[in-house]
Amino acid sequence: MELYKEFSFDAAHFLPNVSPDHKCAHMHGHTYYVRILLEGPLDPVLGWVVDFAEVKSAWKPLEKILDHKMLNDIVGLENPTAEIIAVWIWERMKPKLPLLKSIEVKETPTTGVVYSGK
Ligand SMILES: Nc1nc2c(c(=O)[nH]1)N=C([C@H](O)[C@H](O)COP(=O)(O)OP(=O)(O)OP(=O)(O)O)CN2
Ligand SMILES: [Zn+2]
Repeated sequence: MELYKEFSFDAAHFLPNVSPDHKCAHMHGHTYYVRILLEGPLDPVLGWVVDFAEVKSAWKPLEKILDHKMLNDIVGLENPTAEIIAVWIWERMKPKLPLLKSIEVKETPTTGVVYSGK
């Protein structure tokens, strides 16, 4: 069984390694959308894989670091592409959620990435 919980955060960023004429070389902001997907067996007594509240508890400290921040100032996010943000979230959530299957990060309604730990 797969289960997911979705979150969002607002942050500013720019991409330091693109050419100066790329639009993302300039500081701008996104409402980032994050989907945390887990996969595991259904507990026959509880009737769930993991309590959604457990997923929320694992996410909240990361939201505190990311929300309303300049992402480039955060250690590990000096080049905050959606890909690097997804890996950054994965590395911090996997130890807390062993059943984690993927992290999806969307920068806009039409652009995003999915990282599955490899
Ligand atoms: N592979 C990636 N490509 C781009 C990333 C990224 O993280 N990974 N990031 C950006 C910029 O952050 C940009 O703000 C978002 O890009 P884009 O989808 O082009 O945004 P728009 O809303 O301007 O898209 P339109 O559909 O063209 O309006 C760029 N690329
Ligand atoms: Zn951007």
